Amino acid sequence: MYIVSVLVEHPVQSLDMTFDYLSHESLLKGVRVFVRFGYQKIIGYVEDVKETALSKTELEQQAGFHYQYIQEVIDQEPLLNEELQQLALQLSKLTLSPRIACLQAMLPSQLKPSTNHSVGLKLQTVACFLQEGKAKTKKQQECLDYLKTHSPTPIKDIPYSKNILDQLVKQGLIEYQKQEVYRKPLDFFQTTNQDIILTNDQQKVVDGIIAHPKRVALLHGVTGSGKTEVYLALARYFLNKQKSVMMLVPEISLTPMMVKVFKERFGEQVAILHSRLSQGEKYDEYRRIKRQEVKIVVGARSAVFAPLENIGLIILDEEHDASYKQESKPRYLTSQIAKIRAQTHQATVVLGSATPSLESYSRALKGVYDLYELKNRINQMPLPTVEIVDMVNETRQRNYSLFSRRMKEQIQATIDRHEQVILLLNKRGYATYLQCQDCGEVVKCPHCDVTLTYHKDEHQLKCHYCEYVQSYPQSCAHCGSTHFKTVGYGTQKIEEELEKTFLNAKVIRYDVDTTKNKNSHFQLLEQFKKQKANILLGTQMIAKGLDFENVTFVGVLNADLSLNVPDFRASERTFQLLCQVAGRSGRGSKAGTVLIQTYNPEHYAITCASHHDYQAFYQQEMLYRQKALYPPYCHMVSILIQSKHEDILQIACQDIKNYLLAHTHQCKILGPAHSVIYKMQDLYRQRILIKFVQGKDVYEALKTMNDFYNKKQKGKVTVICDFNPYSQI
Ligand SMILES: Nc1ncnc2c1ncn2[C@@H]1O[C@H](COP(=O)(O)OP(=O)(O)OP(=O)(O)O)[C@@H](O)[C@H]1O
Ligand SMILES: [Zn+2]
Ligand SMILES: [Zn+2]
Repeated sequence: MYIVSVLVEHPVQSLDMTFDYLSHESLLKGVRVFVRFGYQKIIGYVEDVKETALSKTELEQQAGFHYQYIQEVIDQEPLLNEELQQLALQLSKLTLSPRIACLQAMLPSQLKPSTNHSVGLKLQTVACFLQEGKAKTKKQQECLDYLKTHSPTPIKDIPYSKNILDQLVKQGLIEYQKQEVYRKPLDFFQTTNQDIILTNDQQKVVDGIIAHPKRVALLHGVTGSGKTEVYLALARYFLNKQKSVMMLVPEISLTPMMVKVFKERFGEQVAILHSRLSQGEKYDEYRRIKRQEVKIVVGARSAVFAPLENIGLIILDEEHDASYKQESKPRYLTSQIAKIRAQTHQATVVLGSATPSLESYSRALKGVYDLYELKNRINQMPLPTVEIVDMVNETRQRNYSLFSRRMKEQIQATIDRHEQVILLLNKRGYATYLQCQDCGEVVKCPHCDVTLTYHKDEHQLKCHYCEYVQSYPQSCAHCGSTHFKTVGYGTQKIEEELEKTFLNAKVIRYDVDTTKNKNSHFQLLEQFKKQKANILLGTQMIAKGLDFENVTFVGVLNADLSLNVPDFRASERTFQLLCQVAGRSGRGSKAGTVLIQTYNPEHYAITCASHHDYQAFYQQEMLYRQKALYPPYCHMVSILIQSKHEDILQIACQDIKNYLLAHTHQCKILGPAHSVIYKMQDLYRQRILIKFVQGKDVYEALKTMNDFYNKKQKGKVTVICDFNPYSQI
């Protein structure tokens, strides 16, 4: 008899514990099983198996309760190997999240323990040679000879008709079989297999990184300095050493470009993992990796958990990007996981960016990371010149348009030169909100403490924080008036304005709303590359990685959007966004320019970006972080406390604060205070912020508090500890 400890996903509480079941046969750790839990049959994960000589009755006498048997074993072999099972435990500890949540985060959705694997294998028919023999006709004989040397072959690839094959099957000379085929995403790229010859600067970086294996390298290379080629050369080097390579990129925005170059260079050896793949593709790509049939994985955040073995190199491109932080359980930082895996595999980590995060850059200056720099663009092309427009001045001059006079001039001139424009507005939708013209009431989300965004295409109001959608209101809920005005503007409105303002303007809008369909990313960018449009308008999705040689003008419509948010990283984000988007201009043989519209023309994030001066920005921002005590000068944990009931929430917040005060030393505890969005999805939300330099006792106190709340309160209050918080919303 075996006692099997099973991790289950509790439907209500977020328990982090196993339950014991019995089994007559031994099971492998990590396989999924069906078990009874209360009145339900649910999926669980085998975490431990112990053999026992006792019978069921004896065991029950000892334990004082009845044991259930495992009902069904789902997997023949564990989905996660030993390394990844260990990593799940480590992740659970680091982030104070239930182990089951960690396992779930590590698997593609079709394989998550809570769902049945509804995605099946895709099969195709192949013809297999059986035996020599005399076929009835000459053609049939030829076909048989062909199959003798090409067996098995998918019947669609055999240069003989189905009829001939059927005849051979009848004669018992060949047979049909079903064989698994992989659904391969983006298989349309041609492999070129040719690496570009690196410049001296690039070669030096590659040599340096290779000479210091097992280290973390920070590659600080200006926009257009050819970081991608450095990644490709490093990947080639590690592949030649029979090692595998992980290439991570920020979410969907950048994936298309990077996927394309990796597929072109390494073809069949590349698997792709990102959210836009179909269920079947994800399932197949995952299995190709697991079976060690590929050597390179290109993917977004969760690809850091890919079951690659023998990893030699892990690259995080655009390492400063906030999408590397997972904002739901388990709230991990991708670089942290990359470093853990690199240590296990004795692998090298490369963090690349034109605008490294302050945390990474300060580590590099301290020697924790190795610093490599690419200070110039390829072919010594100059970085674009950047001009700032003070929008206060425009209003003074009675220009109330969304475009400054200079912006209009520049866009028109670029179109007239038959060159292309990229325009950034970091806000999607048509209008920011809808307001009653008579009483001033603003239309808000009934579930969240935010205004609804008007989307003109669909003539709907949408909440950007929950799934809530409503049609355009007939009348004001407050006064009954039927007159509304739209306030603020998003990409949809700009698109309309552009087409009105500029003759011959053909606009491609690139944001979450226009890139929903599969491969629409590729298609829109391909159209722009082929110059089917002269303006690419988008949210921050267009700021990174894009490399179009005909783009000579970049306009930023409202640089203040990211500056005026209550977040200690607001300046850093703004600087990064502006440098990145400016970097899209003048990447070909023609010089580029950039225009930034702002109401804060003197702000250092904006002036430093306009001079492409990372050092100056770094110095000034570090002073602020030191004075106000923010990372990298301290660690931070944000505790989000949520409840449906405001009164229960208040009490819990005070309890938690008191507990932390009593159990921690030498740290600053701020709050509780309303979260930036106090109500979201019908939950009220408060935050407590802890800042500390040395934090063993902080971790212990949080762990105890976290366990207490998530077990005892039965869902009335939830507490989420966010180490390395990136969002204060
Ligand atoms: N050694 C080389 N010889 C010729 N062209 C090169 C070389 N290396 C890179 N390039 C070209 O230079 C351009 C810029 O390179 P890449 O896109 O890698 O820049 P990057 O550093 O990633 O910039 P960003 O941070 O802006 O994305 C690309 O068109 C690339 O093909
Ligand atoms: Zn009204
Ligand atoms: Zn909402």
